Amino acid sequence: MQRLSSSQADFDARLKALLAFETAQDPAVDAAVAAICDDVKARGDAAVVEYTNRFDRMSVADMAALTLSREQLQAAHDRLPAHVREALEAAAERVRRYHEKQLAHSWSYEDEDGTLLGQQVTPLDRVGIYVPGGKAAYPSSVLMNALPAKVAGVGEIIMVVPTPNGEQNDLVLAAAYIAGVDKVFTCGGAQAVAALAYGTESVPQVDKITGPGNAYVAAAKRRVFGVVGIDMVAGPSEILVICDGDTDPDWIAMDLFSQAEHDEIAQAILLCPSADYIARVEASIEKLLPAMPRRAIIEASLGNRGALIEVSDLDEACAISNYIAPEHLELSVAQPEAWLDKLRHAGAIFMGRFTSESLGDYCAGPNHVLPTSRTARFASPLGVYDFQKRSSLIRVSHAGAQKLGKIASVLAHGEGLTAHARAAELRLDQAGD
Ligand SMILES: NC(=O)c1ccc[n+]([C@@H]2O[C@H](COP(=O)([O-])OP(=O)(O)OC[C@H]3O[C@@H](n4cnc5c(N)ncnc54)[C@H](O)[C@@H]3O)[C@@H](O)[C@H]2O)c1
Ligand SMILES: N[C@H](CO)Cc1c[nH]c[nH+]1
Ligand SMILES: [Zn+2]
Repeated sequence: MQRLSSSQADFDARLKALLAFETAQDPAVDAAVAAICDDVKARGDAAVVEYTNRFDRMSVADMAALTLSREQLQAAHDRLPAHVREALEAAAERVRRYHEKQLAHSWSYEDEDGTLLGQQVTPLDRVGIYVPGGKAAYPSSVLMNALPAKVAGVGEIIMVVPTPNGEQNDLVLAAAYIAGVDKVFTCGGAQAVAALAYGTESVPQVDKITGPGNAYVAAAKRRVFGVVGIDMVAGPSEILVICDGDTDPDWIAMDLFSQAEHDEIAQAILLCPSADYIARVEASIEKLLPAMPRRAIIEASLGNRGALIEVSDLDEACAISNYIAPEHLELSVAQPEAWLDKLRHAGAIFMGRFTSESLGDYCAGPNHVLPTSRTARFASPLGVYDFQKRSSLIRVSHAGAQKLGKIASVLAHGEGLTAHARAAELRLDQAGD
């Protein structure tokens, strides 16, 4: 794992190189995804079945073999050991309660002349949620996508999830049951995204696709955007820890592992003003790594894209963190609140030594689908607002038409758009004079 110091002359260049992430824009991935999407658009179910058999090492004959009903989801739910079912239900309850706070409502007001202005808020009719499943199964991602959609009042939720080698995961299916998913297709990658975007004989066309995934999923979402809405183009998981040097180094090492274990290209970074503490975290990493079941992935991720960075003080740590704009920011310091107003860009901020990022992944309540790859500079967590849309409301009164008509007439003539001007002028009281 790289050790860097903000005092190095070439630190800015090194940091930039560390953050560079090209996979989602890899021309080879884009070309492969374009071919898959076009094929699914042209051949529908048959293409989805072929790509699923190829990429997920399966041998199904038709789309029926990739379709799960609510009854099959319920059966998976009922098969779970009670303590597992209870944990899933407890997480779902907390996530639902948090997201209920985000529900936006229609609003309007009236001008003094009786003109009404406002916004009507409506849920989307049908959404597709992508649940990743190539390298790990993610029941928590089912909850994080489906529950905000449910809270928003979305009419129908269609889920896609790959099942490599045909192995279905009961926790994933049970989570879909608990969250109220209507239909599940066990396919993934670009072919699943294309099926949702264009519709096939079996997969209904959706209005928006949400959810994270690998480079193929990200490229496919970018490609179908416009035909359908998307939430964001997600990259690999990231964690940035700012530590004052007083947290148990084993805790910090494990927090870095927790995101590194997602993917060889995940990113885990520590910022700390104490070189001595960084050395202790390094020792913890060496001590703890051999026992980790996903050691190879963690090792690759920390080696490829991880870093332990010595900074001059916590103020500088905040400034560097703002530049990195991480998906997850752990503020493992004595007084986390004191630093909040210095932190402007992060998908989620985990405050204090007891707040491990992993609690947010599963059950704290906030969404774990977050902006990655520096997009927290302009993007927000997945939320109920992603499943609602707004229509402007305008009802102009007779008196309002007199006032607005004159203004619009002047501006329309200024643009040389006479029909616009006349439409406003015809409604003026003196129009016929
Ligand atoms: N942001 C979040 O909330 C969140 C949550 C969970 C996981 N993640 C991230 O999502 C990603 C999940 O990736 P994953 O790979 O495990 O699962 P995935 O479901 O995103 O991708 C698996 C699919 O990729 C396709 N694929 C694989 N190789 C291909 C190839 N050579 N050509 C064409 N298609 C191919 C296959 O169709 C396969 O079904 C990880 O980076 C993980 O960190 C993010
Ligand atoms: N950390 C992931 C988002 O980057 C979400 C997740 C799901 N399960 C475990 N973690
Ligand atoms: Zn995670």
